[in-house]
Amino acid sequence: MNNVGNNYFTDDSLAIRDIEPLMLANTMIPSIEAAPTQPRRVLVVYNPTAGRHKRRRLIGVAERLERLGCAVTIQETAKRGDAEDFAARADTALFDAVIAAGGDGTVNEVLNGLALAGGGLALGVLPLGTANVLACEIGLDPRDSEQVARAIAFGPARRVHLGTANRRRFLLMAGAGLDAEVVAGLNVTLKRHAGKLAYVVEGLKQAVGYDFPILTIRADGISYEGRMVVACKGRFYGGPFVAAPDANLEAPMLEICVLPAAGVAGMLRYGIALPLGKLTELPEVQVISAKSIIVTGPRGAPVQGDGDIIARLPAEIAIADETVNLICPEISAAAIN
Ligand SMILES: Nc1ncnc2c1ncn2[C@@H]1O[C@H](COP(=O)(O)OP(=O)(O)OP(=O)(O)O)[C@@H](O)[C@H]1O
Repeated sequence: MNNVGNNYFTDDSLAIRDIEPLMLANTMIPSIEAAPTQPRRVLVVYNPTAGRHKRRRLIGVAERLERLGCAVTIQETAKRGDAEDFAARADTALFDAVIAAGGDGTVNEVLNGLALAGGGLALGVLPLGTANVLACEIGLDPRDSEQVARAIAFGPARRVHLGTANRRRFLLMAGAGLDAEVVAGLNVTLKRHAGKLAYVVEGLKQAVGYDFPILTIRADGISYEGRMVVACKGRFYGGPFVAAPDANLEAPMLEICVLPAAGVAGMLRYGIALPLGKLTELPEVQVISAKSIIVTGPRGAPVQGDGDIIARLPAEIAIADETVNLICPEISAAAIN
């Protein structure tokens, strides 16, 4: 399958390198909130379309992992859905963790695969994407390959609660309204060339032609109305911007931001408040804590989750039954609380 001129990569079947054969899976699963005593055995699921020119960074981290004593296998995706499939089929007797090497969309696929498989393996991230919101959330610097490798090899795994949007799971956030329309309309080629700027271009384009339909959000028997809604599991949004200061990956709770303004002026107002960390301080913005909401609006309108379209309206966005053990760098104990 892969042809990158190095020996980490597998063929379609999982050909495993350097695995300690007699080690039982559950003896190696890191205990929650504790670092493992042995370097992890990791399946790295690599999305070659994430970010720009990131293969060198992947190899750099893989080499460091080997130096730290990790058994490393890399599986490269060929299409959307592969990452989920690889994670779902990862052998718990051979690996301790599945590492999503890509952006937040790749993380989303991997966690859906792990949840499908019923747990047992920890989730790690090797951030190679465009926005890398999860990396911001847990205090991982995508450019610091040494920190990334150390976290994957020895970082503590923390039990985080997932969200669902019409049964599809997400880790960071799910939203409807303009942001989901922007994700749905994003020009993938432009994103590959221009990175985050592609979101700005698409956002302006959409805001001009969009009719900002009213969305109704029902939470705990109360109805709210807005033009955009984002249900946050994590604090960050769109990169290093804090949208929901009270959100916590480890809490079984969603922080729901309801944005009522319509039109380009309203979106510019929110677009300026977000990087200043002031979005939830705007007087018209409502923030609700809830375990579950129902969002209604134009039937079939997109719902984004972790930066990809994962559902359509009407949607139930809720805390999932499952949790996942998320590998974090040491500093994230403070960062994600
Ligand atoms: N081999 C592949 N070919 C095409 N698409 C893929 C492939 N592997 C994964 N994908 C899809 O690529 C999409 C984008 O990936 P991802 O979100 O990881 O990168 P990104 O968009 O650059 O990063 P971020 O979400 O952090 O901005 C995901 O929806 C994923 O399903």
